[in-house]
Amino acid sequence: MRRLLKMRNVAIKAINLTKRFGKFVAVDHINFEVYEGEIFGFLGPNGAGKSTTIKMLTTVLKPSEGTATVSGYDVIKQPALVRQSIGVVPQEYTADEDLTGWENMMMMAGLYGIPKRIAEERAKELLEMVELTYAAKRKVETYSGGMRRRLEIAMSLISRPRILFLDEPTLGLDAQTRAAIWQYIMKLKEEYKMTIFVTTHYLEEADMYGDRIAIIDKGKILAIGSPKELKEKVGGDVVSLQTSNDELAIKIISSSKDGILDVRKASDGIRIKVRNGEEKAPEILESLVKNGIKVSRMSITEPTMDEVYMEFTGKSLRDEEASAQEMFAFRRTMRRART
Ligand SMILES: Nc1ncnc2c1ncn2[C@@H]1O[C@H](COP(=O)(O)OP(=O)(O)OP(=O)(O)O)[C@@H](O)[C@H]1O
Repeated sequence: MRRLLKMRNVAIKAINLTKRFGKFVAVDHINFEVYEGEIFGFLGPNGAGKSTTIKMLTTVLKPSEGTATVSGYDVIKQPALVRQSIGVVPQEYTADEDLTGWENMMMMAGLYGIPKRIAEERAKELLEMVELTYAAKRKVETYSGGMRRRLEIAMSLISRPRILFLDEPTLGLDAQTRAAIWQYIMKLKEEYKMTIFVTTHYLEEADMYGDRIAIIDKGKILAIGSPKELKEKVGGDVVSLQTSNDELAIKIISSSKDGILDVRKASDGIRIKVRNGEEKAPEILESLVKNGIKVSRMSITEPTMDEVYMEFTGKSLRDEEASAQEMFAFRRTMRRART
């Protein structure tokens, strides 16, 4: 019997998609496909080119080179058709603060020319979905950051799009609200079979919720795959050490090639990739102690998303770093919202 190969329909396809601002290349000839019904996570630090990519895919910015198709429509040649088939939640707040949640929903429906009766039905259902029915009659200026995001997700769905773009939907929100936002996103995928393109710089969010992830840095895609595939590519365990003399320790460890895949100086010590951590760690410790080096901390970990990120970008997207950037981006978002 012939086995049927499950063909996956492509919802978004980027073909050498490029954006230059003057001489600066913000997005550099990227290629990828997003399949129908999946959550595709676009993971990278601030300034990597994530927003610029979303803006090109949603026809806000025109590519300098290359193109993309969304729902089968070309973003350059058929921008109106692209716009009709998508919902967008940009990084900047879009809801009108002086209007109530309900009025914002109606305003959005008006932009799409949706008849009043249908708009009201949908608005009611969507506000219920994001658990904002109780606040529908309140002005948005009284909403918390999480409530605003939920409202904007509901607003982006009023036209019943098949594809939803979310640019850092959890930026600046506390952990609990971030988890709640992801529950809605998962619901859209599971109950409405929507395709979701979402950018984030939170490794753990990409890991937990992304069906597939693209790692982007300095405008280039460095890796694409499911979190599991990316972790398998990295392979091996990681032994992390803090010692009294990192430079000498690196020399000693590097000279013993057996079972050691890589040795690097990390921001907080030494990072050694080995085939089998539990076997190799005691040997490493012994060779260092023999050479008079004190080891103050040692840990063995299986590859995490952070390791994956480190492997492909050569640097760590650490929490402190991310939160400093996040505050910066959040303040910028607030500033944009006020203007
Ligand atoms: N209109 C513009 N003019 C000039 N440079 C720009 C413009 N928009 C973005 N850039 C630059 O392009 C690069 C990518 O920016 P982009 O906003 O796409 O990054 P990002 O990954 O989305 O990060 P963030 O989350 O901070 O927005 C940055 O270096 C940014 O300064």
